[in-house]
Amino acid sequence: MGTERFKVRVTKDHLVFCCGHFISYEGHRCERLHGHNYRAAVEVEGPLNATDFYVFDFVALKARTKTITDELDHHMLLATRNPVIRVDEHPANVRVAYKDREWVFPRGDCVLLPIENTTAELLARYIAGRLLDSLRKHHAFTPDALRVEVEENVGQSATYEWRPA
Ligand SMILES: Nc1nc2c(c(=O)[nH]1)N=C([C@H](O)[C@H](O)COP(=O)(O)OP(=O)(O)OP(=O)(O)O)CN2
Repeated sequence: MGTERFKVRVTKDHLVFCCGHFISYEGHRCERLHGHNYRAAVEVEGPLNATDFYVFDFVALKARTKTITDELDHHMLLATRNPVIRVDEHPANVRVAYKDREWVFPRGDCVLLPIENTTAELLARYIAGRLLDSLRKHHAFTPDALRVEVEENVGQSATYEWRPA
């Protein structure tokens, strides 16, 4: 008798989030500001629920993920923990500086993320953390594994996987 494992995965057009960003790279360099139509894909693993015979309802998984990607959609994404790009939040705007380059964005156009860099990897981990909290809070559900893939564009993505300790 083998072991069984089930997983469900959602990735839909409404999980696309269109954002501005730039990252630091090679430790000390900084990209020019540009944007992506990011697409999130989410996968959860677990046993079948005894009453509904699914791991987790697709509909609820899409809705919980969309709440998070909608917060990011049409915003400038800024990493607040970057070692070389400085982000200063003010009531009306956010001032960003890298060496002699400076950007000023209206506060409402930005999402400040407690991460080191707005790479697809760290965006995937951020979304996964938010989603795990949401699944636990609203559905009392902790999956055996949670994977979030963030695609920057077709053929270019990063995936973060979480499993309970
Ligand atoms: N592992 C990662 N590598 C890179 C990331 C990342 O998030 N994870 N991000 C970038 C840049 O932010 C950039 O957006 C991607 O750069 P690039 O592939 O050069 O840009 P394009 O989307 O225009 O791709 P083309 O294939 O050149 O059309 C870099 N690396």
